[in-house]
Amino acid sequence: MQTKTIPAVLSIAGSDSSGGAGIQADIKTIAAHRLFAETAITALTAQNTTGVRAVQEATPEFVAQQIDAVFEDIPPAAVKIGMVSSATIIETIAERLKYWSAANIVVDPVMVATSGARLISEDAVEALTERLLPLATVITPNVMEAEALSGMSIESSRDQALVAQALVERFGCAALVKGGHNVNDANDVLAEPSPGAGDAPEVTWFRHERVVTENTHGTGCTLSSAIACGLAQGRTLPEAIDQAKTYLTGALAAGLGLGHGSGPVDHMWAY
Ligand SMILES: Nc1ncnc2c1ncn2[C@@H]1O[C@H](COP(=O)(O)OP(=O)(O)OP(=O)(O)O)[C@@H](O)[C@H]1O
Ligand SMILES: Cc1ncc(COP(=O)(O)O)c(N)n1
Repeated sequence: MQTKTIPAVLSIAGSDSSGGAGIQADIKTIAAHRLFAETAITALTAQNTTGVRAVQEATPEFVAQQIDAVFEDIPPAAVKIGMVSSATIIETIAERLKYWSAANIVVDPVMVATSGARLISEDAVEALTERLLPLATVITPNVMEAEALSGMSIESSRDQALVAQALVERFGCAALVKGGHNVNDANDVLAEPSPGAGDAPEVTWFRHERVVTENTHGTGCTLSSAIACGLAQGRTLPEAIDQAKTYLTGALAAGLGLGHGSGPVDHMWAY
């Protein structure tokens, strides 16, 4: 039989037992893009659409073994990083990704779940900013995460763009500040390092239809893994974001109604 290859995308993230966010959202998103999903699980969570009940972290050594096993055999064309709850796991991930010269790294700096549970320890935030964000191609904070990473507040679209530019200047990677959570629903802003030294980071807005729904569990995970898919397919960052937003809007608009809290989106809406 003749064989074929397809690009692989690695998700380094936490497992969501209810299937709407984390590793499960990433696998579904990557599969819906017809790419090959690989995983390195940082933590198990017992959660559903109403909240997170328990978290069991993987050891840093076990996270490293998963990453090494993947890169040695089927090297991914892009990597998405989601929930990483401790400083030592973050340091391990940064070290292994540098070792493997990983490219196309999308970091979703997950801090608090939609349901309100904190998913990262206080000391891990420093490891995130010092070790992981500088390796990223793009980071995808929501409003609250962007405020925490920049020390600035976001009250308007102008602030959203200024914070995105400040994050680029601080971490050297591109920054997509998402406008969910009421400040600027569904309108996200990308700031990218400018090719001209000393010029301000370039700003691009992605304005998409706002879907009226309570069911937004896992939207950040889904968006970041869809961006990783676009990069793995050889798209530019703005093209990858545009495609990812279209995919996510379709998944929200499909109107899945599961669970008793903020329900998941329909990852397979196009099939
Ligand atoms: N009601 C909506 N309709 C359309 N797009 C939305 C809606 N709410 C959020 N989005 C989009 O979903 C994406 C994720 O945004 P959000 O701010 O919810 O991320 P997040 O809080 O990190 O998500 P998560 O909590 O799942 O990690 C963004 O592209 C945002 O614009
Ligand atoms: C394992 C894991 N990773 C990420 C999230 C954030 O997603 P959301 O904010 O939509 O709950 C989550 N709830 N669980």
